Amino acid sequence: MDHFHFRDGVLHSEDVPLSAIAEAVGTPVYVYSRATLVRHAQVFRAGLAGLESPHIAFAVKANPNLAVLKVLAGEGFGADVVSGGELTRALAAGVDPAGVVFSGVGKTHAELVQGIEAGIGQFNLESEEEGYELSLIAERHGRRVPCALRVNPDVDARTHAKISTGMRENKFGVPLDRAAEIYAALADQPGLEMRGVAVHIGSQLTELAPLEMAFEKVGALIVELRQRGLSVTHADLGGGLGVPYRKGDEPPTPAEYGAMVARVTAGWEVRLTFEPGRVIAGNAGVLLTRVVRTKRSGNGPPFVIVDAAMNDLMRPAMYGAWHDFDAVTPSGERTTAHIVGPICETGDTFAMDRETDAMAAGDLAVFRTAGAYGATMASSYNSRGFVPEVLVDGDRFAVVADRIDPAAIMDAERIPEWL
Ligand SMILES: Cc1ncc(COP(=O)(O)O)c(C=O)c1O
Ligand SMILES: N[C@@H](CCCC[NH3+])C(=O)O
Repeated sequence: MDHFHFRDGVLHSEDVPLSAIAEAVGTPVYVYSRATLVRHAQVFRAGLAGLESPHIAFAVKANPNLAVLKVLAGEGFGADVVSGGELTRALAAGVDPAGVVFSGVGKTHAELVQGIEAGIGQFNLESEEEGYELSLIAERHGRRVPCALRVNPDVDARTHAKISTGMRENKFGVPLDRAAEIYAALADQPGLEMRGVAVHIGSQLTELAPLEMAFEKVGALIVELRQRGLSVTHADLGGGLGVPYRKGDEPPTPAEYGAMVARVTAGWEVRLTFEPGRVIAGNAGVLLTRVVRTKRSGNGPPFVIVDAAMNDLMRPAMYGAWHDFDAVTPSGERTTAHIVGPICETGDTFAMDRETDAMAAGDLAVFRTAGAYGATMASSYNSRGFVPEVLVDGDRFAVVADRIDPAAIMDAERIPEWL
């Protein structure tokens, strides 16, 4: 369920017609629904009702907009961050530092210092080497910092190869068969308080079985660690739950996910953390765009050229991802078309041979399920600017990220005087 629906023939976000946003802000523009964010946060939490005080840390990478983070902080969510920039954002949005988990394979010295100084709740260590470095820094700060060891369970998440993270050949975490030995070594470090394990096998998972397999391996590791006399009080089960991108998709629900987790983790006696991203934000946003013109092509379907492009929404070009495409004021006529952006790359194609609403120059349309890994993955390729973001709340809306024009990007460039 989302809060993007037709009313009087016009697609609305909550009580705001998307045409009003296009008029006020221009296109392309990302539009997020506050009510949907809140609903998704509450449904996710309700799915975990069988667990004792789970901690939910929103994966900031999915949508780092400050207003979005503030909405989720208001729902009691912490933040899963993977860079100093994301940490700065989470704190600026009002996330409690104690609720921040810092993941990432390449945290720099400066980022480790930043995390310590902010007093974050947990570092998810992705290597033995990172643990030694963090311990030294923590000692210098006179601190012992809470840590979990991220393990790589070597499980095929059965998702797109580029967003799978839990196979042996992936760069994330430490191999499961060395995890106990590494955990023991890190538990001896004076700057670290090793308190648990973490796992995250990939994103847009449409089956529970790979997650269950990974969690079972984590459960066995916890038993082994305790047998070695090591303390384990926390486990971080990551994110990854998939969302419907296409009408008819039926990924597991948060309730089904939560029931599986409750079953697999029964008896673990740890506090669980979750790092959902897409399932919270994905269907809380659309990319609103305008048709620039249509163009006939040979014998094939026409091209519908929109003013959004791969630099604004990278997922179709990068992963061949499907995003539903709908007119804001559909006439009822349907057609088959290729939906493309203006960028000078063949890859700037949102859909080929897509059955869609018939559209003409000037019409408004949306790419759905664009609230996660949308605006945040944008670039300014072809010297296009950055698309603005709008948050809707009932019958009001606000620009929560300005459009950044190509001229503003150019302002940061210099021609040296010797040129
Ligand atoms: C460590 C970590 N946690 C959480 C997430 C969020 O994943 P998702 O948006 O699929 O829930 C990711 C991204 O895949 C991640 O790498
Ligand atoms: N960017 C990816 C998800 C990556 C998740 C990162 N751990 C996507 O759009 O699907």
